[in-house]
Amino acid sequence: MPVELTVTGVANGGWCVARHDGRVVFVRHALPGERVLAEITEETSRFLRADAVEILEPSPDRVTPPCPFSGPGRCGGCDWQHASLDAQRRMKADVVAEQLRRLAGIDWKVVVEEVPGAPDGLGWRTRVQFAVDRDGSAGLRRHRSHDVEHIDRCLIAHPAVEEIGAETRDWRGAAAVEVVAASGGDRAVIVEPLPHRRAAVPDVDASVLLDEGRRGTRALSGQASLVERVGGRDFRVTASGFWQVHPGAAETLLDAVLGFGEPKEGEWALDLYCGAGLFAAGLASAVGSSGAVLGIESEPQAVQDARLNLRDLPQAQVERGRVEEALDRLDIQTADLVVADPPRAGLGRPVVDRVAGLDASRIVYVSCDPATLARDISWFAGHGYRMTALRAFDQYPMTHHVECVALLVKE
Ligand SMILES: C[S@@+](CC[C@H](N)C(=O)[O-])C[C@H]1O[C@@H](n2cnc3c(N)ncnc32)[C@H](O)[C@@H]1O
Repeated sequence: MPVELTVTGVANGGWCVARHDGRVVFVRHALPGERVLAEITEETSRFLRADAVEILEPSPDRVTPPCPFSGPGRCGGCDWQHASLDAQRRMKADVVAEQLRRLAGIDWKVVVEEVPGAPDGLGWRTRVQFAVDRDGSAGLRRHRSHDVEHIDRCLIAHPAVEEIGAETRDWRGAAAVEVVAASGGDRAVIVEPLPHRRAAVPDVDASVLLDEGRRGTRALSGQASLVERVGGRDFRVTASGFWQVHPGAAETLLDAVLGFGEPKEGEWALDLYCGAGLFAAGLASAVGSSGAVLGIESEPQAVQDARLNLRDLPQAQVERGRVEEALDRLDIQTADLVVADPPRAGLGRPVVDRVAGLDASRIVYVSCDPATLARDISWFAGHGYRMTALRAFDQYPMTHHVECVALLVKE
């Protein structure tokens, strides 16, 4: 039985907020200011989750979703197809501001900036993971479900991903398929076979890799790595490894990191969670041969990539390890500048305490989760670091995700 809700605001994770019978309702497919009829999809003692199924009073920010596969019970890949791009950015700004206020006690006017390369918010995703059904057809997962939504194309996927036509191929024997398109023009298809099954190798205009679980990926045809181009520099990136998925993101983030960090000739800088060495390369060029940069990264393939990508910059070194242990193992006691770009879980208390102890004058924190960013900023504040600048980027249009770069300065 649908319930009537008045939607009051937006919450982290692609949800709007309403109240029903004294409980908070996290509601999808709605917008702040709307009155909607909603189906309850989950109930706990503290809150409800719901899908808006009928809009009684629409917001002026509502648009017809460009994608026909979005909506209640359908594809879970996007959260905000029904909102104008401007409204999506305002909602993301509200979420970042709310996390900073609630978790770090900071009042900040947040502006979410467009990332060049996808003016309509479509056609940007250069890495798409498709789930494969029992009958071998690929689609995308429904929201909070293992069910597969069959689609004929994904509108947020980059055209070079869509050219592979993953949605119409026969993937019998596979559990999942990932298609990656690099800015250098290379493409890869990574096939994850079902347990004890042989997945068919598709005839595609791309490298084909087999995902061998903990043993990593193995190239069945073509190259196992791709070339990404940023500001005239080529980066080799293992196809299954981390690289920003929006074509304008790597350059935008590199500019933001260098703009905030202002690395100077002769300085000693750390690039924590360095991936294939994107920020380390920019830092190394700036500190020059009289300075030094150390990248720390846990994924062996990414470490190999980063070492290769930085081979013309001998002032940059890369160490393999988890940041949690590597700083101690390498006896790192100081730094002039620290750049940290951790996964969604953020740095966590022990790493915050350890990094703060290096006494760097600037810490540039790159984050894809405003909640863990705000939490870590509050811990840094306990060590005398204050956030003095923040940029937020709409790096994942149509979804709730937002990328932030924060500058923390030692008081
Ligand atoms: C968000 S990515 C950032 C990569 C790089 N800065 C870039 O922009 O391309 C995070 C990276 O941290 C690595 N990583 C995850 N956990 C780690 C840990 N505990 N210690 C070191 N690296 C880790 C991942 O393998 C990944 O390459």
